[in-house]
Amino acid sequence: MVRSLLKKYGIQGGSHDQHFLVDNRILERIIEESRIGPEDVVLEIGAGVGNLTEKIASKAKKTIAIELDPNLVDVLHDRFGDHEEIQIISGDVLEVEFPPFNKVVANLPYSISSPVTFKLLRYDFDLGVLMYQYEFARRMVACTGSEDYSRLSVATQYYADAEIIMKIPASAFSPPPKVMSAVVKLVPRPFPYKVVDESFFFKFITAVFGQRRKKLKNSIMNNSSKLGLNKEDVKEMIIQLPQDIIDKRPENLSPFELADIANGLKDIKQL
Ligand SMILES: C[S@@+](CC[C@H](N)C(=O)[O-])C[C@H]1O[C@@H](n2cnc3c(N)ncnc32)[C@H](O)[C@@H]1O
Repeated sequence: MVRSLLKKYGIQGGSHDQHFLVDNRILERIIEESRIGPEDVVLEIGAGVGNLTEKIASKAKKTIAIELDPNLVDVLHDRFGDHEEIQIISGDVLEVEFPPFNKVVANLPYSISSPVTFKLLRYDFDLGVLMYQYEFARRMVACTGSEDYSRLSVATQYYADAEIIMKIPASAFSPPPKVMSAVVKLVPRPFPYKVVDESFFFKFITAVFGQRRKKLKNSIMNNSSKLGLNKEDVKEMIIQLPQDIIDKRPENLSPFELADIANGLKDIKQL
């Protein structure tokens, strides 16, 4: 099936993160987990030869398939050019404006996992079923205090509930990648805690997780200029923050506690 499509169009993959999902059972499970119904408008990123696209389109009201590689865009037009319910967008996912959609289902290009995920999370949608490199997926869903807990965990969980629903071996792809993969289910929801200044919060998370083994108060001091704080004032500011929190390492602080400190710093900054 998928292998014969690759053969028919002479597609070998390898460049542009091209690892095509050839295991039909996994394609079917992704579709099942996406619970696509006749009202759904589904965005697919990196449609490749359309192996997932055709399964999505058989259930959805509309499918929007984005693909960067012009050879693969030609394949998609050849296969689906006369399907009105499939919109093919030729271009870089990081550059194109997404038309409205309510679900996103994709085997993502792994090298742009982070920017593409955070671009997506700024759109309004109900459900994402997305394939990532396994290690990246583990960091997205990691809990406070775990080895994988990172800036990515806090940022992902700021926007959505995230869960690994499948672990996929390299043998499911052609050509096989060098890494294991995982499918993550993302359910966007309102922010679960108050953040006074989103852009300052993300700057703060990036700075303190850059020094995840240092006590928070020390990484705030070390990063004062990056955070736009006057170094001279930082010592004084630190005294006003909850000591039980700033004495811990960032890796042991929940997103809520980190937001609390970012809000505190922002308040002090504005005094
Ligand atoms: C992992 S493959 C998935 C292909 C296919 N959907 C599948 O499941 O077999 C990733 C796809 O993303 C495409 N791609 C890579 N970078 C891209 C980008 N910046 N924008 C859009 N598509 C991209 C690649 O050409 C490739 O078709």
